[in-house]
Amino acid sequence: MESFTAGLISLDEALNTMLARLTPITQRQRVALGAAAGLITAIPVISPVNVPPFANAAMDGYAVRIADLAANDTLYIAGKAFAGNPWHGEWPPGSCIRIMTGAPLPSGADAVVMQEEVQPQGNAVRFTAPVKSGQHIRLPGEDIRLGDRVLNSGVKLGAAELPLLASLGISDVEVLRPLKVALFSTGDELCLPGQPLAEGQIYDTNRLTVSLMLNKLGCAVIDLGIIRDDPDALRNAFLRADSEADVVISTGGVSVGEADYTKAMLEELGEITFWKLAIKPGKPFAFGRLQHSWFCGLPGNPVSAAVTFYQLVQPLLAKLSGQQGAALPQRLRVRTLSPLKKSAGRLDFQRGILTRNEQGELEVRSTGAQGSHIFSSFSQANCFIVLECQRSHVQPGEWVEVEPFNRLLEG
Ligand SMILES: Nc1nc2c(c(=O)[nH]1)N[C@H]1C(S)=C(S)[C@@H](COP(=O)(O)OP(=O)(O)OC[C@H]3O[C@@H](n4cnc5c(N)ncnc54)[C@H](O)[C@@H]3O)O[C@H]1N2
Ligand code: MOO
Repeated sequence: MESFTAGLISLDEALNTMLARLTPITQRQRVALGAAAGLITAIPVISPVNVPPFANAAMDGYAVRIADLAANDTLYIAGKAFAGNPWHGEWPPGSCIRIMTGAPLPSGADAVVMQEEVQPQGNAVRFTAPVKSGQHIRLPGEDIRLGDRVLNSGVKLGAAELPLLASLGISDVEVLRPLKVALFSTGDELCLPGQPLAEGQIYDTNRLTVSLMLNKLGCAVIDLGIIRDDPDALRNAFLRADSEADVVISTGGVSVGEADYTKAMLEELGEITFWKLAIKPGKPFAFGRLQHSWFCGLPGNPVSAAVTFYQLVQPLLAKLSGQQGAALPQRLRVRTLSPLKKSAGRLDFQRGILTRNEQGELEVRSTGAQGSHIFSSFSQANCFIVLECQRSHVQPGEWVEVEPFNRLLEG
């Protein structure tokens, strides 16, 4: 009899094989900044302006000329400059200009003195602290210079990047078009939430898991619903998905049961690059090529579907979308508070809760039962506890590696 772990490929081998085959999409489009979150820059963005565009005050206080102060430590106030309302009047010797943060610096000013460092004397102020030339002045182009490359191509746009473009007066950006991802669940047992369950039925969890994560990744989702365990229905779903999408994702039917048609259909309509990984959960993950699209077959068990999407489909979509330098998963070594059951042969992604103890040390505990059908183990977790293939049971107090969940699994 074939061993349960014979012929399984490692997660790293699967990722390397998959990523080596993909070529990022190249079609571009121009979108308004407000619609660009999650999309990828198609070309570098060059600044059309200096930021700040003009010299201005970094503090509320007084703009001064050092020469005036050398002659007298008390200067009368000749005018006022506000942000958005500069001072353009005459600036006589022996005077200063009242100035607010962000106001353009009056011509000839050498420094700004913050108001906490002066003594008001009617319509004059006495300068009590030493003043250095250039102090509290924000220079034009100090942040960004006209012509600077502010973003490379291949950058995912988010709340850190888009406001930067807005600050340059840019209103739209050239991006790679979003990936189109078709999705369906398979199984006669699946029922839509809100409908009564017939005998032997369960609610479809996986389609929601996957479509939520796809939305977070900025993909355009083509949801084909639940497909029955029927080869013709499955063939039609595959053909339609392949004609519309860059990537087709199914869940269920990739194992060895008598109604597990997904893999057979992929063999008929395309080619399988690999199937069966040495990871737990997620062993029967399948990757391959259809006529026009890439295919990922996620296992049906809800935790297996979520874990394989996170660990395999997420990097696949990042590469295909044209994103460069996507953040690698962070792994930390911490002590476990819980015993962890583990059988050798597969890399385990157990679900854990990472916390900091009173001594400030990070520690992790298990969310409890770890079966691939126990989705509550996922919803309570904030990290994966990653246990290497060869490792066996782990005792409380032992060191383990954890991978905190990224924003894909946040609310
Ligand atoms: N003889 C063997 N049996 C199984 C093996 C094996 O190697 N030899 N592998 C097991 C592992 S590991 C997994 S994971 C599952 C994967 O099976 P499939 O991908 O074929 O998925 P199904 O059989 O369709 O379903 C498995 C399980 O998940 C439930 N399910 C399916 N889709 C959904 C959904 N959309 N939402 C919620 N739950 C879903 C389904 O009812 C089953 O309980 O195979 C093992 N068996
Ligand atoms: O590979 Mo399965 O996903 O362990 O339950």
